[in-house]
Amino acid sequence: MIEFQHVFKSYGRGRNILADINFRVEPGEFVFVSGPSGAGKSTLLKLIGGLEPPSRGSVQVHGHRIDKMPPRARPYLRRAVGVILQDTHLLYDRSAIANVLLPLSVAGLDTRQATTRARAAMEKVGLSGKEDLNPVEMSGGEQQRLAIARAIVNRPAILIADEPTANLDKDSAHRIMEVFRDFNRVGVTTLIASHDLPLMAAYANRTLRIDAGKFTDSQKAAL
Ligand SMILES: Nc1ncnc2c1ncn2[C@@H]1O[C@H](COP(=O)(O)OP(=O)(O)OP(=O)(O)O)[C@@H](O)[C@H]1O
Repeated sequence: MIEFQHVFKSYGRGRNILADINFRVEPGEFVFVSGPSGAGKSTLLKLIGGLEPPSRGSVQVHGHRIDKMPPRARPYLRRAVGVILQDTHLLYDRSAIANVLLPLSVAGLDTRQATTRARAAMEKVGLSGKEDLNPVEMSGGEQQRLAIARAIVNRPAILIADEPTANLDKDSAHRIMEVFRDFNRVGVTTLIASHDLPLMAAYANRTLRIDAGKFTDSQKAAL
């Protein structure tokens, strides 16, 4: 469960990017975060992922109060929340599977167990057989799927993704969204920030919209 209560966020002494935001996302929801460029979509996702603290208010994620969490406790949250940022932050000095293995280095698994988990994560996103490629040898869509594999290898309860289909053609974008839909169908709470309204309308059943400080929460009408 994710719950924001009276959340404000500014960077340094700057203006409030988020002001008095209140919402609750139940386990298993598929939520689209929309709004114009600079409205605060990435900021909202970063608060959920524990990558930024709120300036004021309570942010609760998977039983943890982010606003009360000391930085050293944040790695625990990383296991509950899989994060896919706008820049995938893949490492190009190593193979695809080595990128997926990275989050497992703190999970206390032996090499064989970790490799089995990483291969399974790559299989789930349709990248079997590409384990030994360097990410530079992969297409944009494949790199996005690799970033998703890295985010799900710890089996998080929540997945957040920032513009995961930006710069992709329509078919690749749908393939990425189908990967998210498959995870969502097995119960993973999914939040995706995107500018692509028609694409999101096809997958998400709820929209959180931020626009010039105004926040709206709308449920897709039941069919
Ligand atoms: N680390 C930071 N320090 C200072 N200001 C920041 C920081 N991160 C974001 N901002 C500012 O906060 C505002 C919201 O940014 P954010 O990235 O959350 O918007 P967004 O809706 O995701 O935009 P886009 O669709 O362009 O990615 C912007 O004005 C941005 O300049």
